[in-house]
Amino acid sequence: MRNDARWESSRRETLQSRGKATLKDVSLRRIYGLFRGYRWQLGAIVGLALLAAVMGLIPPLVMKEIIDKAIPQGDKVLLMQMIALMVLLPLASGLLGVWQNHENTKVGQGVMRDLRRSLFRNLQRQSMRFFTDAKSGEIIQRLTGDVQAVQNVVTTVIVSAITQAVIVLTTVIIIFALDWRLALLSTVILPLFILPVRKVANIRKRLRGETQRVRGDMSAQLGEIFGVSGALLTRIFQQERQQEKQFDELNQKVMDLELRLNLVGRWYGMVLGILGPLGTALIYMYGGWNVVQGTMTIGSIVAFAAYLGRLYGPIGTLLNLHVEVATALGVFQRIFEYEDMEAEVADAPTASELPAAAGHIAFDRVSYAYQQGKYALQDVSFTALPGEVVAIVGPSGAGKSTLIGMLARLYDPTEGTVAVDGCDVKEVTLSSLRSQVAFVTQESFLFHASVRENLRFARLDATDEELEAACRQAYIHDTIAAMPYGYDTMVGERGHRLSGGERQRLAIARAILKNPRILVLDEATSHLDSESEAFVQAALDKLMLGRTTLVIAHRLSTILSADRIVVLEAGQVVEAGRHDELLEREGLYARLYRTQFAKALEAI
Ligand SMILES: Nc1ncnc2c1ncn2[C@@H]1O[C@H](COP(=O)(O)OP(=O)(O)OP(=O)(O)O)[C@@H](O)[C@H]1O
Repeated sequence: MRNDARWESSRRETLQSRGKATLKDVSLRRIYGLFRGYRWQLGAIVGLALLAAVMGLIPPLVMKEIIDKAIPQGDKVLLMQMIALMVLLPLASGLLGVWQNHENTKVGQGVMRDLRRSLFRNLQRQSMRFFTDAKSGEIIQRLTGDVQAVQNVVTTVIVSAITQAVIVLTTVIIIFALDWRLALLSTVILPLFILPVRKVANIRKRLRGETQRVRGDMSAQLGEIFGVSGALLTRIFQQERQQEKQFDELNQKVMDLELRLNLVGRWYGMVLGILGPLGTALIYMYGGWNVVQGTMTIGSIVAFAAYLGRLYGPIGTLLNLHVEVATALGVFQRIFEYEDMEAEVADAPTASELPAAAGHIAFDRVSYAYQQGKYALQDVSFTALPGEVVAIVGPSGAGKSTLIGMLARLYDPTEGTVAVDGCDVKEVTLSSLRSQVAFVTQESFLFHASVRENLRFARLDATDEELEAACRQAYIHDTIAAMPYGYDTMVGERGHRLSGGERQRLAIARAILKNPRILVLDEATSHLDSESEAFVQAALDKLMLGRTTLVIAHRLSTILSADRIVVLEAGQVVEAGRHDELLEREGLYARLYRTQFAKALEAI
């Protein structure tokens, strides 16, 4: 119970902190809107449904002919004709059914593909803020699990609605034409069908929404636990048991909810199942009475009873569809929530292309708050001239990562401006800005793909020669060449088959391939062995040549050679200048220098 509450509250927090996950519209209209692009297929389905419905009307009439005419009149030819119809009609309607089913599936799967695509696109537009707040497992669950959960509705609802409505309509017409008294009698029980629908729909909607939420929590938990970092943490702190317990609780909850959902559906199905025969009994009672009186033929009653199946069955299905849609509304709500999410960072409508930059960077009174009122950066101003190296130093949590992220608009300032060559970065297109900025961060992520593909991520059209040249410059070519399959060697999800230093040099090779005017570095705090460190440093020195560089400095050599050092504390610039000047001031920099960089100093 405690764990449930924990997951639930963290989920709520996630949504709240994201803030932008506002839901605009979860109406049936919007759901039907998903089918807008499939008008032709839907038209074909309606045509086929009409044809099938008309054909479905014939068998009871055939029976009526056999019972009331062919047999009493001894008309063998008519009998054989009717028998032939009895055999051929199902064949024809079977073929139509296959065709219609194919069209249905095409529409249904198409709608699901569109939904996944639109969610994927919107997720790609989101700023980093969204991803730092969300759990990756939950994102995957919405994109795959939730879309899958509405599959039934999407693939069958529209088609069933059309087919069943056509069947009901044609049947109503024919039964009134056959005998209006019997027809009226058969509609007496219809209100009994409708009564439970609303209640069942509401219960199922609530249960379905809850199930998907628990499934989302489960995916989020699995994503964390079985991610490399989570798995490592679990083992080191021996929390396997505890995690198993948490998982069991969620797992059990999914089972219980699914059982309840199923049971409600079954009860409802049973009620519908009882009502059908009730109607038929009424017809036989009243009809039978009339046959005894000689005012009705037996064939009429048999045909009528057969039509009732075509009336009650489809009405039950139509009502059930309503329940299905209502059930799925909870899931649609979760899907649309992601579809409607506004991107925090996006191209302005008037955004222009940033021309090839010289690399002049200016932060002007920049502030940023992750949460309202809690500033991670406040009033930060500094400049970097083209080709300069500006080192950012400061204690942990001072806002260094937030600051460098602003340059590529990973975050937009809450106040103030960041400008490249005098252009406010908010006024240029994201693509033209980001193509001129490269990041080399502490954690160099590698996809589970070959070394070559990982390198090409920086520039898809890079030739093999260019890849190799970049790797030579980054001092990583020899290591790659010595791997079992050279550049085609697969690296793990996080490149765990490569050492920290090797991963960093691959990241540097990527930056070289991108060849940006502006470079953003977050130097690794973890100590590489001195040989690896020397390689990384040499590779970085080459990379920085001739580019404007903003670097979160952890190395002595970087701060000593920096053109300017910006010292951050609690989100504010407390000092700025060159190493010697700052040291003389005996302020925060001098203190940091002695504590953070002292070891490196001793080593010199
Ligand atoms: N996604 C986030 N949501 C809320 N607060 C955040 C988020 N990311 C960072 N912060 C807060 O913003 C402040 C600055 O964080 P930032 O990561 O920029 O500091 P830093 O100087 O890079 O720290 P470190 O050197 O430890 O990496 C910190 O107080 C941190 O707790």
